[in-house]
Amino acid sequence: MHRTPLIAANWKMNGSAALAQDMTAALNELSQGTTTVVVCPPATLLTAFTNPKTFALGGQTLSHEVSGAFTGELSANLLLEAGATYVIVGHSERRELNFETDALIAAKLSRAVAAGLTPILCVGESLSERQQEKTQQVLARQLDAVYASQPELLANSVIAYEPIWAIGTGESATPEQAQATHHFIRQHLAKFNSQSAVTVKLLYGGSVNADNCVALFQQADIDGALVGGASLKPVEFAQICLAVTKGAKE
Ligand SMILES: O=C[C@H](O)COP(=O)(O)O
Repeated sequence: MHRTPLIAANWKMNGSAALAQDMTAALNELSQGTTTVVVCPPATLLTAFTNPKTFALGGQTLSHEVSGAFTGELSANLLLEAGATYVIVGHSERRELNFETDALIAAKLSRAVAAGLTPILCVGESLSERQQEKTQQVLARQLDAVYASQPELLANSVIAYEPIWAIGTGESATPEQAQATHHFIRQHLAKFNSQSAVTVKLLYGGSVNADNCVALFQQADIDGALVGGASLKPVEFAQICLAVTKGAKE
């Protein structure tokens, strides 16, 4: 099964209008069509990408509400109007620092899909959960919560496996560890819908860089990456986008 690779940049609370211009210049050099590239800057910078020819834009979170008195929140429609077509949902930093629950994440996913945004759903275990051999249990809980809320949401999402212990640490999961977990996720999704388990894109996230990405992209169930730190460096991020194209699997 050929799945078009997808590389997403998560700038988190970093970047500037100048970086948006530099990133645009670096990515517009890439040829179109072989890989989907998505840049998720802080929402205030979405409109600073004035000429994105080869890539799409995404938000980093959204409200589960449509509109109203929710100070500081961003609706799906506001993201769309600013140019986003994707949105990250359930990043571990939002789960931990903003106390986002599985139920809230499912509601946000539902709102994103209803509005026409493609969600990038983040799942992943902490170091202690991995050490206690609870990785599969945690992932199953995170996926099951979405399925229970609305069965078709997962089929309409991109799923990013981000082990929390690998985020921003410089310690990526090994390609074998990542592949084993991606395989588990695909098998778990097959219990819900065998067709969408084959077609859904699974990204790896956690200390991905230009050096370690090739071996990750060679793994059968890894369809791309959600990149944090290295996505703030236009040349390196473009290299990662090129590497996934070269490693494209049949
Ligand atoms: O969303 C991106 C991830 O949190 C990965 O961040 P990182 O590449 O800096 O480890």
